[in-house]
Amino acid sequence: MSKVAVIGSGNVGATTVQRLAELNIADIVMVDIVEGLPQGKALDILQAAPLVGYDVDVIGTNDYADIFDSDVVVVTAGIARKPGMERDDLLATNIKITQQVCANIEKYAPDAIIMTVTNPLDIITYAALRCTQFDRNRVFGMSGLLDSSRFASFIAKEMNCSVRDVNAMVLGGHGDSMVPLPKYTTVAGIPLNKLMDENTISKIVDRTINAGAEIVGYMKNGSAFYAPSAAIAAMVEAILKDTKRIVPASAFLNGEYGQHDICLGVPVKLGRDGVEEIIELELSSQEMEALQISANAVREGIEKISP
Ligand SMILES: NC(=O)c1ccc[n+]([C@@H]2O[C@H](COP(=O)([O-])OP(=O)(O)OC[C@H]3O[C@@H](n4cnc5c(N)ncnc54)[C@H](O)[C@@H]3O)[C@@H](O)[C@H]2O)c1
Ligand SMILES: O=C(O)C[C@H](O)C(=O)O
Repeated sequence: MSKVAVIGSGNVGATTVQRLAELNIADIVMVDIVEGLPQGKALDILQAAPLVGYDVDVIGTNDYADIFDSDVVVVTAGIARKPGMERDDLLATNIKITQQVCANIEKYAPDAIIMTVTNPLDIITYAALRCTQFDRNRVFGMSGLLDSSRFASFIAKEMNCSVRDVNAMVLGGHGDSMVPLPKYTTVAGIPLNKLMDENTISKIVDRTINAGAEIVGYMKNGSAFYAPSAAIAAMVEAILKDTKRIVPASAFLNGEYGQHDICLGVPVKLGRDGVEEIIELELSSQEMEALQISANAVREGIEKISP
């Protein structure tokens, strides 16, 4: 049986554990610094197994040693934003947490694949890569799959069609400068711009970019976790089952898309080795420019954490 560790047992972490248990693909270890929190939630999830029908082990712990032998470690530890905050406002606190978490992953699960979730996502992913010095295929962030799922759900609502027929693509940093790509977004194979006028597409693009903030605005004291955990579980499944799914994720770029020394959302092929390939889409000069603006925003954050 594969093993997945989920660091942070808050909203995203605990929901991710529930979704992973329901996929029935790995034993799961939940870790948090709050005493009793991961233990209680793990027991609760385990006690649903006879009702839901999964048959994996779920344990909660405050001891990082328990993540030994994990195939994948999902990092959700850190604070979430409140109304009025940007994701970048979380950096000062979450960078320290990420460094502690990564030191423990390096110590106890040195062969694991790391999927970061903590915000600001691209900067945290870069920090995790630098901190662990793992190869770039083994450290990447969940972001674009969530953003694409949001884009797809808004398109399906607008068209009053099944969301299953929508295939959406969002590149760039997981922030206000993310780059939804209508050109690479289709409904039953039909390009979006053949189905909607520019004004409607532009409204859906704006709503996608602001989707995280829209939820923070409603929730007042926390951010989204149902869709984020669904994206995380889908990516973990692609890795453990070696499905080679192609999804957007924040990956370290070494010349791809003209970018160097940065983690940024691009389409990647996910398999048992993590990011097995970075897919380079042909972009128009306008799309390239938007990606460059997004990269510049991420780079500003990276400079803040670089010694
Ligand atoms: N990448 C994305 O698309 C995406 C989506 C949703 C949330 N997020 C981010 O994920 C993070 C978590 O969000 P949440 O809603 O679960 O927050 P939360 O406050 O509900 O949970 C965070 C948990 O992390 C724990 N924690 C803090 N330091 C820790 C450490 N050193 N080791 C282990 N656990 C530690 C806390 O005790 C808490 O239980 C936030 O930074 C949020 O912005 C990212
Ligand atoms: O919006 C946030 O702060 C959380 C997450 O990045 C999201 O997009 O839901």
